[in-house]
Amino acid sequence: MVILQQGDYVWLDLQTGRQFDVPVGAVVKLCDSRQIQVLDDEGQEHWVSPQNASSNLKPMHPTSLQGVQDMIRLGDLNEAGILRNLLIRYIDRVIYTYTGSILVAVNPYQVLPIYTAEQIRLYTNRKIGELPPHIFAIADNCYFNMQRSNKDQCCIISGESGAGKTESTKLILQFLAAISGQHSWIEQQVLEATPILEAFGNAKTIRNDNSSRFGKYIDIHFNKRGAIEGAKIEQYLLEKSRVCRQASDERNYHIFYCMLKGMPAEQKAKLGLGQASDFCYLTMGQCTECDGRNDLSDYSSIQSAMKVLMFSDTENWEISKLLAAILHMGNLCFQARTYENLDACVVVRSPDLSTAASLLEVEPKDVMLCLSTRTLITRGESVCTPLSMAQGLDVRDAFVKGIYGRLFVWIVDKINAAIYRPPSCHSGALRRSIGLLDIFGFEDFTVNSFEQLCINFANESLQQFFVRHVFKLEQEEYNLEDISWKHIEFSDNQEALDMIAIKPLNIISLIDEESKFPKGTDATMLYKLNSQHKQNSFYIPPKNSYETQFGIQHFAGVVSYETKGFLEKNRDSLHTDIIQLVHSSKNKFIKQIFQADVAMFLCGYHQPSPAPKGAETRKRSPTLSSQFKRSLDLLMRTLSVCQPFFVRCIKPNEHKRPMLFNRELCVRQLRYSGMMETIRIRRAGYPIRYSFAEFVERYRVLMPGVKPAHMQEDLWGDFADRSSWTDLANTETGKSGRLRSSPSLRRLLVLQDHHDLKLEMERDKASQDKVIPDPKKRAVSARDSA
Ligand SMILES: Nc1ncnc2c1ncn2[C@@H]1O[C@H](COP(=O)(O)OP(=O)(O)OP(=O)(O)O)[C@@H](O)[C@H]1O
Repeated sequence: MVILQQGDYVWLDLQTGRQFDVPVGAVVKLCDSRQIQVLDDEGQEHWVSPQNASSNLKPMHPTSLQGVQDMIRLGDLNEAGILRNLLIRYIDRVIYTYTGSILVAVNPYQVLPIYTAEQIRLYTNRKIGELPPHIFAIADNCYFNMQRSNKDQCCIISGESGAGKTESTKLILQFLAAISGQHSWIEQQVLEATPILEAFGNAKTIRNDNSSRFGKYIDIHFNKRGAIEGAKIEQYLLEKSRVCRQASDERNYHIFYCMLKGMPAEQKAKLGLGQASDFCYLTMGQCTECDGRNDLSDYSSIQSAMKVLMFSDTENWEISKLLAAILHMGNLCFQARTYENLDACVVVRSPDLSTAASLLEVEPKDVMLCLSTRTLITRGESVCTPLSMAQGLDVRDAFVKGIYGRLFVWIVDKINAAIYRPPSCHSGALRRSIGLLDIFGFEDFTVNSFEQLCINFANESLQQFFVRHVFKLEQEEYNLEDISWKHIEFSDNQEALDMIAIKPLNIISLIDEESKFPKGTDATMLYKLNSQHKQNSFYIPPKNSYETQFGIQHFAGVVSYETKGFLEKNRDSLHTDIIQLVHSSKNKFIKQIFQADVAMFLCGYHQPSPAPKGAETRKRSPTLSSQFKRSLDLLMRTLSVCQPFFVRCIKPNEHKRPMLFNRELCVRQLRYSGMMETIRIRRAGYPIRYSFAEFVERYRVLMPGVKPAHMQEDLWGDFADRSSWTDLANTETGKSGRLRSSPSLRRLLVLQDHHDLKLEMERDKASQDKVIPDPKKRAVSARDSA
């Protein structure tokens, strides 16, 4: 039975059974023989009957009362403990906390005065833990580790949309530029890459006003003196569909709105541009403005960043022409027709059609034909079939997405051409790098599609990398203390990863194979997935033959994927008619960004025996998943030779508001972050660690006559007789608690499986616990609580 008194802190577990509900911290307000009244951390009052007290209330470990800087030190090392720790720090506007080697960053949604030049100086060349947790401490350690150990470093920044990944990345960049800094031209170029990337790759979404719709890895190169020498940017999976469609209250990519606000009138006139509200592609979310952003001034920042990054005026103009062409394409007007009993369509002649065609430097009639018919090649003969209106619109959108996607890749290449310096023969061996990975976190929406599969596959790979790294650190710690660690078992996500992408006939390869098969459909693909994996415990087959979804048991939970549209998205191909249209264009820039497609088309075109019916560029161009897998493999290889740091960003609420902490939302993110895995690994070994002084403070109450640590001259000597300490502590902490001193007696005592926190806490109380104001009132004997 739990004996409680007014003022005691407890965990209140209402056992709601909700997926993301965990016990909440609470303080006892009233306690008598009939009922116990507690006030929880959310300010809610609850009444608990003494009969239910033992199942609803658990004593709180003293470390959870005021919080700790490193959560691995929490006595209550579980989700509730971690959540409360983050909460009480967040209320004090302390947004950074460690969990072992991870930095947890809770988005404050307000400007905090913690990123000044003074703070940069303060955090320079300090050990982690010397100062309060901070993103600068991570950046500083990356930099000085790189310098000291001459080893490449990387920082993996993850979290869901709006959690603060991009801001964290920018803060690390800011710190690195400041401490390595000579304010060189190349350093300025690296910093100026961000506004360009954000203009073309970020958009307002309901979750984040400046949401990155792509993943990126920025590798910053340093010379042997530690100055920034260059950088290279890798981008992953830009969300192309946004160019044609935006959900309610969302916008297209920033660049469109900036261009319409900021471009001089005479240039706009040449491109046939007016304002955002004139264009279908910019108004689908009924939102053309974004609070807190200034499209006009952003346009001039983008222009000057482009200059710094060596975009010529001609290139800049060509980019604007393509952006304008996209907008006019979005305004094309289609009409449905029937042609020999077949659904058909026509593109109506309009100013938008002629402007789009003139910007793309193609004939308007060719655009009309391309978007309303399709050429199939059968045994050397080409046959033209009509497209229905829906198909015509799809082809138009696919073309536009194709242009934007390739334009984005070209822009990243252009930036890299300015900031990347290949290592020279003599400096090559001495060059070191810090890589910053700002990548989409694990996703589980109401409807998940092919993109979520790719994103979650990337997260499985990163989780695997993370778990192995944490486990390695644990091993190193035990080796240092001469403690045998062989019995520690941990589970990683290898099996799930094998099924998704590693073993033969894995999910990705089956999807890919079906995408290349001309008669493949989403249904035949699902059938093959089922046949191959239905016995796998990580695969959840559809419940019946009508269902079009399958599920995967990911490390962060089960996600079910809607297969409709999978193959189309994976093929990511354009009709040959579109490629032919590009080929016929006089616009050198569009031909350049479609260079690879045109080359493949020409190669197919000149083949001696013509391709079979339905031949398309897709037969030869790599699928999205194969491209993604290749770049992910490359990324994982790069990361594996770096010393990693991890930043987990947490979004405390969905309203972009300061000082609002949604518990369930945070628990969900903690689970997805893989942080619990660190804790599981730590728990599988020796989770609780004390320095000798801390140990004496904590347990001296058990040994009459032992003075407080600070009053002992020879703590080390005192431990010479450590067997009596350990015996005593083992008895007192119960059978399940095994206390081990490290044989080397270096610095730690390690407790394994220390379950009996209750008893320990009561001992603490008996020994004038500092947290509780009136020790007399609170003394509880061990016998009473047994
Ligand atoms: N450290 C911080 N201090 C102040 N505000 C912040 C901080 N981190 C994030 N924010 C706020 O939160 C917003 C969202 O952050 P950010 O764009 O970095 O999220 P993200 O995780 O990169 O999201 P996405 O995946 O959608 O790109 C920022 O625009 C900013 O307003």
